[in-house]
Amino acid sequence: MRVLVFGQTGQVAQELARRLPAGMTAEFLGRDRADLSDPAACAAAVRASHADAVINAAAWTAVDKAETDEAAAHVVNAAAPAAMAQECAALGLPFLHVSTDYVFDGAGTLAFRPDDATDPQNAYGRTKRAGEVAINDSGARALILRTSWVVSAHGANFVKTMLRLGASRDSLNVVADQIGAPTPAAAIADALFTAARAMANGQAGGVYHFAGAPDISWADFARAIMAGAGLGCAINDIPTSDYPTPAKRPLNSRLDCSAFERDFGVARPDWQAGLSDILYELGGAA
Ligand SMILES: NC(=O)C1=CN([C@@H]2O[C@H](COP(=O)(O)OP(=O)(O)OC[C@H]3O[C@@H](n4cnc5c(N)ncnc54)[C@H](OP(=O)(O)O)[C@@H]3O)[C@@H](O)[C@H]2O)C=CC1
Ligand SMILES: Cc1cn([C@H]2C[C@H](O)[C@@H](COP(=O)(O)OP(=O)(O)O[C@H]3O[C@@H](C)C(=O)[C@@H](O)[C@H]3O)O2)c(=O)[nH]c1=O
Repeated sequence: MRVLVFGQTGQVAQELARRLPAGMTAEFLGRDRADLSDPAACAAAVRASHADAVINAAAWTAVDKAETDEAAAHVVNAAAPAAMAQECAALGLPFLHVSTDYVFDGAGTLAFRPDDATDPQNAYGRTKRAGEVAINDSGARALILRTSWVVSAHGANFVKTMLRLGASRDSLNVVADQIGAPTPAAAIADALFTAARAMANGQAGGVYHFAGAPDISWADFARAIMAGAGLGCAINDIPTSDYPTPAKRPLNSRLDCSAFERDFGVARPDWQAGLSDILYELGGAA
């Protein structure tokens, strides 16, 4: 089975490259070969690929920067995936796309289900939701996999930020009222491959949630990172109001992942094991 992947340098794309299952080959398109600012070029890349399935692992993920450049983020996160999905529909190829907890408003304390109403609170979330809608409208047999708080040993993420700051500070203030689930990029890659294979064998797509377990606050996650890395940096719990950012973040990012486990047989990954692997890979484990 041959898979075309948009993305090469990102967290999920790098784990897809490292975790390619036996019997699958993959072609990875970095920005140099497929710039998502050019949706027509993305469609042409799908057309030229002769792939059995297409995975989009590239996105505008700079949440705060999207606030001041929403139009450009929209092209990358909505228009380009729409073009990919339309081409997949024309060719009859399964299309797999990664989306985010930030499509929800973050109200309440219950885990969001895939068919719950969306109401993004920031520009990044709006562009990602627009991508979901366009993919659904494309007619492609598509899987939209919403995940949250992606972490890995590469790229930019909360684990690496905490390690960097924790190495030079005695204490850090971290928000304790935003609850969600860290998700190892490696587990997302495995989940995407499982779904790609199932869809190539005829299984339907849909909107699904897939995030690590258990749910936790950013502050408690920061404490787990410091402890795992053997850093003495203390974490002070603060409310979101004490950590102003250009983009508003949802307070409740819990995702109900039961449908993905039911339909694709993949359970929520244990982020604590994933964190240990990441710290080991970075050479920072205690
Ligand atoms: N990171 C997170 O916490 C979360 C991510 N997601 C979603 O998961 C998916 C994967 O995210 P993740 O692996 O963390 O992403 P990263 O932030 O690690 O990387 C983003 C990737 O997208 C590429 N990219 C950005 N703009 C363009 C462009 N114009 N043309 C081509 N490539 C581009 C980047 O390439 P380059 O290096 O050239 O800039 C990079 O490879 C995305 O859909 C994201 O929305 C969902 C929830 C949480
Ligand atoms: C660095 C730092 C962050 N924070 C807060 C800010 C924010 O609310 C939270 C996490 O910070 P980040 O900058 O990693 O958050 P952010 O970039 O918003 O992370 C999001 O990225 C996008 C792509 C997604 O799709 C989401 O699932 C989510 O992972 O921690 C502190 O409270 N103290 C700190 O010292």
